[in-house]
Amino acid sequence: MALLEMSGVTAGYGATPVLRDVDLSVDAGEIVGVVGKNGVGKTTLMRTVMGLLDPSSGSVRYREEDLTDASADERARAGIGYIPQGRDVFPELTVEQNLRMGEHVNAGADRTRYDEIYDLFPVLEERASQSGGTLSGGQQQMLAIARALVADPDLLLLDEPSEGVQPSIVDRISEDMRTINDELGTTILFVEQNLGVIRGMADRCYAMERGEIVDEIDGEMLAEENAVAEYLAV
Ligand SMILES: Nc1ncnc2c1ncn2[C@@H]1O[C@H](COP(=O)(O)OP(=O)(O)OP(=O)(O)O)[C@@H](O)[C@H]1O
Repeated sequence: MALLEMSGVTAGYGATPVLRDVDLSVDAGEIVGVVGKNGVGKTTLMRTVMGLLDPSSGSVRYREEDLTDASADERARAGIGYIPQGRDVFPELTVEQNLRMGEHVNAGADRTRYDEIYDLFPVLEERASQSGGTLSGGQQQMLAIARALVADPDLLLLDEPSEGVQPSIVDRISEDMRTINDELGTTILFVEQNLGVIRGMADRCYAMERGEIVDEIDGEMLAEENAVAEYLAV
């Protein structure tokens, strides 16, 4: 059964559509990537799934329920978590205060939830009282992921997690997301341009060009570097 299903979605800013007739589905437990060059509409796709942008046609269904007209807040409460590109960590707030922001969706978040998160990302516990802005790019990405996990989402939307992260620790992101998927059972839909992260993380991918899904790349094809690289090359 599909957890998330987009059918015929067209959406954009003003009169010109950015996404055109997008069909996409993600099953519970999967890690699905969306790949494509700069400006093809990947962020627009994520914003549309989260309800930050209204489609002009088509539908977004989650757990077989039509959420096309639901607000972002309603979608968050239905179990969708969103980590935007650039992460939106509050630089002046401490790591712990940043994490607590995740509680507006999950007022019931208790100590166990934080223990689970600190087990996954021990560095966040070590730096709990440090301000978010003092963390490295990779640690800020962990913080943004952890903040989304406080709300206990079933589906995580992750926009270019490798951006602004040092190459030496980019691989950690794929490993962490795989662990979250395995241990917490979280389904993940992510967009990325880093070939290593895509191949290290995704079970399968959709490729986008000019706002359209132009290809589906299954697990076997992902093993072939060129199958993905052709959608990323300049
Ligand atoms: N707020 C906005 N208003 C108008 N046009 C926008 C807005 N945001 C994005 N666009 C346009 O929509 C198109 C798709 O942008 P989008 O950010 O979704 O692409 P992307 O694939 O995520 O790119 P990148 O990898 O650079 O983030 C681009 O042509 C962009 O200029």
